[in-house]
Amino acid sequence: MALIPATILTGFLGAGKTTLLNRILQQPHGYKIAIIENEFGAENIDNEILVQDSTEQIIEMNNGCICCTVRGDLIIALSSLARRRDAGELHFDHVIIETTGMANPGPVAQTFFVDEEVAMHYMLDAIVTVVDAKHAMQQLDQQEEAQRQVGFADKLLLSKTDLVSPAEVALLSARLTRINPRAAIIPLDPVHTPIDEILDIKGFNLNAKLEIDPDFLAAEESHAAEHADHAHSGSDCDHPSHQTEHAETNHERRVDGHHNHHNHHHAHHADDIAAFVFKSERPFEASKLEEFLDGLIEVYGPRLLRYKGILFMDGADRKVVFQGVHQIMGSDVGGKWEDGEKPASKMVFIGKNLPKDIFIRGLEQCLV
Ligand SMILES: Nc1nc2c(ncn2[C@@H]2O[C@H](COP(=O)(O)OP(=O)(O)OP(=O)(O)O)[C@@H](O)[C@H]2O)c(=O)[nH]1
Repeated sequence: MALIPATILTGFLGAGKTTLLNRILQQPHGYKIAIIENEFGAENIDNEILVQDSTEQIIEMNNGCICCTVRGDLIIALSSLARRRDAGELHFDHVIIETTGMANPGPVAQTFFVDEEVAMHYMLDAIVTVVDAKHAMQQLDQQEEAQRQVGFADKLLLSKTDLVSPAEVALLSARLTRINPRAAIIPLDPVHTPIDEILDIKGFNLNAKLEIDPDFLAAEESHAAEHADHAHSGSDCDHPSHQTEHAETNHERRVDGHHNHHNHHHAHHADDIAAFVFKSERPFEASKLEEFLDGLIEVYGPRLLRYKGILFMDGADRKVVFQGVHQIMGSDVGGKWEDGEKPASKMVFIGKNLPKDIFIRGLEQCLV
């Protein structure tokens, strides 16, 4: 039987998740959606709002936050929904899990890959994050969870744009893109919510699609050019497990000291969670790359939120696609390089305080 697509809907406290779900439930979009709510407190107002449409099924989880204490409950909720669907008691073709405002989406996402019964019935479609255009700047400054929710996202939906100026939206969007250049940013229309922006995004598919914000790419490239003259050799060994946190911090500091990065970052809000891209037109040597990536994920997995790459491998006429969440990585052989398409690798890494130089130098050493 086909796997049921599941969407994780996240967003900081008060971002507008319930408002959005409520609108989705009232729209005649033809999807039958089961909603899993994760709210604190016995009195659940959200639930009362949501039970307006009898075609949707709602399961509520009251025993705390999904991210740390009740992943087990999420497994139970998902498994029970699937069993009741198989038995013909429930009819739905999509699940949306609304997390609490403080939830870390990572463990929620990992549930779909780690738990066998969940993986047998569901495929994680995407993580969609609602961002409050009025309050996000402050939340991102003060709360790592807010940054994390942005970093994990496949799509960012801006709420409350009616309360701010276009210039504020532009400033926020630029910051969101620096944290996560993979996720498209869509302002929410207060009346009509395009369901296609939320369901069937295929964010976790091993497909040969890796869209990265063009402004982000341009900024990365000019940055790289700016510093090309100042390149210096690193340690002899670039295997990540041979690098220490200490060495890495010193290295970053050295770069900052030389080029006055520090001020540059501050002008931009120095978010701990950020992204970078690796690109090359030279092919990778498979065994070297595999060993390096395994090492990277072993060492930096806990700090890596999302990563994805489309790879040009030496001697292969097909693309290799990989993607992952924390330590869980999947890869597959994709389609052939199209006629007229120049084979090239492109990867994006989103994580917390990642040592970009170690990643880039290490990847460069895996090239043929
Ligand atoms: N002006 C404006 N207000 C909004 C918009 N979206 C949501 N709100 C308001 O923001 C408040 C919080 O919205 P909710 O939908 O409850 O937010 P939530 O993310 O579910 O909140 P928690 O579950 O507490 O994390 C409510 O008063 C909404 O009416 C919007 O686009 N514009």
